[in-house]
Amino acid sequence: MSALFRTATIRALERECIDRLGGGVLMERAAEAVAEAAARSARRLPRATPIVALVGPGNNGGDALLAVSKLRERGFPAHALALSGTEPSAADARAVWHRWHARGGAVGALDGLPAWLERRPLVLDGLFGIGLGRALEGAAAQAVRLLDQAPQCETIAIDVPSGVDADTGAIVGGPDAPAIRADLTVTMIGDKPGLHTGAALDHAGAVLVAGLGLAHETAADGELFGRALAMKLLRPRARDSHKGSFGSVLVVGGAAGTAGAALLAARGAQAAGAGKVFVAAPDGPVFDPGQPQLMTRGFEAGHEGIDAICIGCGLGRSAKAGDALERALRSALPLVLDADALNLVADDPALARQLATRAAPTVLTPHPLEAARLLGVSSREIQSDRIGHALALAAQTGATALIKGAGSVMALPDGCFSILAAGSPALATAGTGDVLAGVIAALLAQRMPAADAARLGAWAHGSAGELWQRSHPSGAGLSAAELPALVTSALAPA
Ligand SMILES: NC(=O)C1=CN([C@@H]2O[C@H](COP(=O)(O)OP(=O)(O)OC[C@H]3O[C@@H](n4cnc5c(N)ncnc54)[C@H](O)[C@@H]3O)[C@@H](O)[C@H]2O)[C@@H](O)CC1
Ligand SMILES: Nc1ncnc2c1ncn2[C@@H]1O[C@H](COP(=O)(O)OP(=O)(O)O)[C@@H](O)[C@H]1O
Ligand SMILES: [K+]
Repeated sequence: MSALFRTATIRALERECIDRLGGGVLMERAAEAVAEAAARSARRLPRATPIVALVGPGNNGGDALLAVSKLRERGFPAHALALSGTEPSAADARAVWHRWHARGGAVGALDGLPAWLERRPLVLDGLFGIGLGRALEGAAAQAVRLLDQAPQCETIAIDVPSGVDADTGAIVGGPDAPAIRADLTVTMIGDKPGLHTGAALDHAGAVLVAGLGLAHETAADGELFGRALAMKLLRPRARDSHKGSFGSVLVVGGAAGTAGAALLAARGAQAAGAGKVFVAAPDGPVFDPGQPQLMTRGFEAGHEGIDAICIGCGLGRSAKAGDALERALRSALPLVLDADALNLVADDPALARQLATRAAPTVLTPHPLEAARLLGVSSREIQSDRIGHALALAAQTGATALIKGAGSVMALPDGCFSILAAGSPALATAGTGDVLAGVIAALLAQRMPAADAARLGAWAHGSAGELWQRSHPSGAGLSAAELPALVTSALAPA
C-alpha cells in the first residue's frame, strides 16, 4: 500500500464511517487488529510473557483496553495500566472502560510499570494517537524513559508511537522530547506520513496498516514511494539503441578543492544509464582516472548536445559560478540544482526569480540546511515539518523539491508529495548527495518527467544505501565512490 493520509483526512473518514455504522464499530475493529498483532508477537516470545497495555485518556487508550480484553479472551496474560484512574474523556473509550469494569476488569496505575518491566513484557502503547496535542509530560514521559531503559521489551504502538506527530514525523515538543520507540506500529484506517520521515523512523518500527474496512484510496494526501512503484517506472532498453538514445548529461561543478563532488555526480549519472557524461569545472578541467569515459567541457562552452544539466556539486559561489547558474537557468534543458547552486539561489533574488519563472523540468535537491536557506527558516524548523517545507519550497520555486535525509520528501508545486521508502544512515557521509544529483540528471536526460526522475533517483539511491548496509550492518564506512555501482544494482528490474 502506498497511500498516505493526514490526520484531518483520517478524522473525516472516521466521522463518515461512524455516521454510517455508529460509534464503537471502528474501535472494535482497531482493537481486533491490535490483539491479532500482539498475539502473533506473543507466540514468538517465551511462554507466559505478560502483555502490558499503556492506556491513555483518549480513544487510543480505548483501543488498548479493548485489545487487552480481547487478548484475555484468547487466553493471553494481558494487563492494563492507565495514565489516569478516572474514566476516559473520549466517548468510545469511555464505553469500553465501563464495559471492562462492569465485567470486573482491573486497571493498574502507570506507576506500576517498573515492576512489570522486570518480567520483560510485550508492551502495547495506547497512550496517545492522532489526538496528541502537546509534548508528553509527567507519568507518560516517565513511562517512555523507563521503556528506553528496557530496549529488550518488544513494543507495539497503536496507531502512532505516542509522542510522534502523525502528520510530520517530528517528536511533539522537539527532538529531545519523549516518544515511544516501537518495534511495530499498527496504524488505523490508513498509513500516515508521520510514520515514514525524520525522527519517526527511529520510533515507528515496522508499519502495519489496519484498514478497518474503510475503502478510501481516492482520499489519499500523499504517497509512500517504494519498490513496487519504482519498478513501474523502469523501461527495458531497446535492442536497437545507441549512446545517443540515453541522453547526455553535463555536470557543472567541481571547483578547486571540491573537484571530487562533480566527479561523484558524473559517476552517478553514468551509473543511472546516461549515454554520455561531461564535466565542466570552473578552475580548469577535472579528470577521473578511474572513469576514463567521462569527458570534460570548457566551463563557458555552452550546452550544445546536452540533454540535462546537473549544476552545483562543489561549484563554489564565485561570480563565475553565478554566471554559469544564470546560463543554466536560462536554458530550456531539464536541470538539477544541488549544493552551491541552491546556496547561490538563496543569496541572489535575481537567480531566485529566474528559477521561479523557468518552464523546463527542474529538480532541487537540498539537504535540510540548504532548504532552510532557500526558505529563510532554520534547519530545525525544516525538520519539524519536512513535508510542509518541501511543499512550500515547491510552491515558491515552481520546481520539484526533494528534501533529503532520513525519509526524503519530494513535493510538487501542485501540492502532491511523496515520501521515499528507502534509505540508510550509511548514506550520512560526504559526497553521497552529489551521486544522487547525477543520478536524477541522468534520468531527466533519458526523458523522464521531473517528478518521476526525482522519485526513482532518490529511491534507487536510498536502496543503494540499504544494499551496502546489508553487508556492513554498523552502517559506518561507506565511501560515496562505492555508491554508483550499487545504484545500478538498485535500478535493475526485480
Ligand atoms: N473514534 C474512533 O472510532 C476511532 C479512534 N481510533 C483511535 O483513537 C485515536 C484518536 O483518539 P482521540 O482523538 O481520543 O485522541 P488520543 O487518544 O490520541 O488522545 C487525545 C486525548 O489526550 C489529551 N492529550 C493530548 N495530548 C496530551 C498530552 N501531551 N498530555 C496529556 N493529555 C493529552 C487530549 O486532550 C485528549 O483528551 C486514534 O489514534 C486511534 O488510536 C481508532 O480506534 C479508530 C476508530
Ligand atoms: N540518516 C539517513 N538516512 C537516510 N538517508 C540519509 C541519511 N543521512 C543522509 N542521507 C542521504 O545521503 C545524502 C546526503 O546528501 P548531502 O547532505 O547533500 O551530502 P553531500 O553534499 O556531502 O553529497 C542524501 O541523499 C540523504 O538523503
Ligand atoms: K499510541
